[in-house]
Amino acid sequence: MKIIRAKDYNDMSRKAANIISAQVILKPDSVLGLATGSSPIGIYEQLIKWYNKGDVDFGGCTTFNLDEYRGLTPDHDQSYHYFMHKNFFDAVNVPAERINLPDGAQLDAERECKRYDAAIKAAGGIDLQLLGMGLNGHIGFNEPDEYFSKGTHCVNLTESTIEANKRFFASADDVPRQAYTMGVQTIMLARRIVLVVSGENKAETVREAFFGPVTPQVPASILQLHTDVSIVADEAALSKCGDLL
Ligand SMILES: O=P(O)(O)OC[C@H]1O[C@](O)(CO)[C@@H](O)[C@@H]1O
Repeated sequence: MKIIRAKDYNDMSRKAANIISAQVILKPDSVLGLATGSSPIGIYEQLIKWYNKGDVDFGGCTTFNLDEYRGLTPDHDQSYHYFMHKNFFDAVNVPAERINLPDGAQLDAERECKRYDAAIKAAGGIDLQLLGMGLNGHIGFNEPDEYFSKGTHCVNLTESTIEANKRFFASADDVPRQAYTMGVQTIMLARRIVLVVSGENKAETVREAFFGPVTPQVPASILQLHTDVSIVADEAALSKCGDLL
């Protein structure tokens, strides 16, 4: 596990964007695993700038997003489809037919999860998976649990995640209660992983996840066992790890 220290959110975003663009430059047909939430927005902004300058080209890439709310159609302004188009896809040249997200409008969970796993497999697996981390250590929507999940599955969101995400909805009641998410095994099968984390509110979780025991109660802790993972964290997120670094 490599910990890359960043000064602040912008520095974190630039450092992580560097890793992603190097991946795409060296392997133009990369399969990228992408994430939503506030953590990766700065990365997408940076990648768009480099794309506009002609420094990086996504025309050969295939993408798979981690998760999507069950019950939201792609055009819903809080769906992760909408988020990804607004913050990244509309500004770069990933071919539309190679953009993949779980389909929140497909309410048959078993069918949708099987379809998504098969699509990832058919693409040859994920070369580089970008991750954020929730306040409770969740990755994708894999919430603290008794065991680590495997493939794509449907989850009930925890109260803390609903609370954290309500800022994007009119009220907490409007936050969907379920989501489709890649499983922890799907994430661990990615050949490289880059996790970005920013802010003091996640400092305690950073300490637990990356310096504590590997436990499904802190889903991100399993990344300690991956052979090629970079944690790009800003000073505030690392503020409770001073004695460990
Ligand atoms: O980056 P944020 O907004 O803190 O969210 C952290 C994590 O939570 C999620 O948004 C899901 O709640 C993930 O997609 C993300 O990685």
